[in-house]
Amino acid sequence: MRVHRNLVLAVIEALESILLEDRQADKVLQYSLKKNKRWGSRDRAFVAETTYEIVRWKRWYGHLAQLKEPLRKSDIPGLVAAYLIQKLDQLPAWEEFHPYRNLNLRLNKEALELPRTITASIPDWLDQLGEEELGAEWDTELKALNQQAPVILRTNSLKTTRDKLQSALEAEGIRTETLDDLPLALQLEKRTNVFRTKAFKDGLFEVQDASSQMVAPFLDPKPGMRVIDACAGAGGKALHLASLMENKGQIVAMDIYDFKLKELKLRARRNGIFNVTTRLVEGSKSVKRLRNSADKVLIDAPCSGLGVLRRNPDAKWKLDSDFLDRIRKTQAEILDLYSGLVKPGGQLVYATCSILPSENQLQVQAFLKREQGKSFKLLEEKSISVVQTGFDGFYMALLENQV
Ligand SMILES: C[S@@+](CC[C@H](N)C(=O)[O-])C[C@H]1O[C@@H](n2cnc3c(N)ncnc32)[C@H](O)[C@@H]1O
Repeated sequence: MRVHRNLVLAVIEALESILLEDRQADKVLQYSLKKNKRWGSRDRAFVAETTYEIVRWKRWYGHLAQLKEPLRKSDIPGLVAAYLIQKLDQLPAWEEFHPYRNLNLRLNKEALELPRTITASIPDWLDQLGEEELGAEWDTELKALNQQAPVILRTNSLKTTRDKLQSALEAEGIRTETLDDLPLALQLEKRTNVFRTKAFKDGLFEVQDASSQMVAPFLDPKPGMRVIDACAGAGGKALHLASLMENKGQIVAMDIYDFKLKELKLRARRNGIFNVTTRLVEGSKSVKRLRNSADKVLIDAPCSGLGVLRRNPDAKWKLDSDFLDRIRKTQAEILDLYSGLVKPGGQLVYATCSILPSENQLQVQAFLKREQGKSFKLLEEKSISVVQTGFDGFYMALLENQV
């Protein structure tokens, strides 16, 4: 495969934004691909996949290119040089790569005795934390979290069936496979931009990982119920709740960011959903007004995102232990506040896309001991391991208000 200079320069530019200016990888790539409309689908795939792979393996490539942290702008081509040698076995004779020509970038990490922080490309503090919280499991989870995640779709059952969607996509040249135990899911055989398809524009599906597709059924909402999605964001789970409720009853989607709720409304319209109303949270008063009003409450809590590192590998370089402390405190506050919205006899699901017990089961256990949690009983818990399932790491707990 011949490497094109303009594409490699685009990768370098994207990496500068992600690694040095702290921008989010998906947003940076979206911008870069939009700016370069003339690139074909192979070029787009090259830029996106190369950028993600280098972000994922930053520490390993940095080690090969003998770079020192914190990285500077002049170091970024070193990461790219190491990637090109390791993955494509070539290093074009361009000036950006001159400083790296005489380094041995061909080393094989399996054959070297290096610390896991380098071979698994992870910051020291995070590796230590993972080991403390997960013990021996951390090693294998970490390896699995360094793989590329499959693209999984959720059929919008308000508009079509999975079989019909599969045929509609096939007619557009996209082949998919069904997944056991997930009645609405289809996995792409080959990574491709599904947002351009007619099926997507017609609202026949959403892109949603398999683990994430397990959350709304875990809450088990029924048509006609009043359901509150407390941390709705742009609505991944709210849309699924609506389809399980057959568009009947009411879903109140709440979030502290208006731009996310606006996106949710657009997605709801495309999905043909009429039973979702959005409510911007501007303080605890507006939440407390809804006390004891919901049959079911979903708390899809903000978290470290460690379970979804396959999709967002930049998160490992952006997280720090202060952020984790703050997010655990926010999770506890959110549990205390939004649990008050569950009617007597009603149910609550607390979910995260983290694999750390301190954000998951320990958070739920602490809640059950606090005043706000006293009337709740834990009915069921699910921890989804990336190693065991091949899906994103997730946690969900089902609680009932037995007041
Ligand atoms: C994990 S994300 C939700 C993802 C979303 N449920 C989905 O399926 O696409 C967590 C969300 O919680 C929101 N959030 C953070 N603090 C909040 C609070 N105090 N009340 C409500 N939402 C909050 C964040 O803005 C973020 O959108």
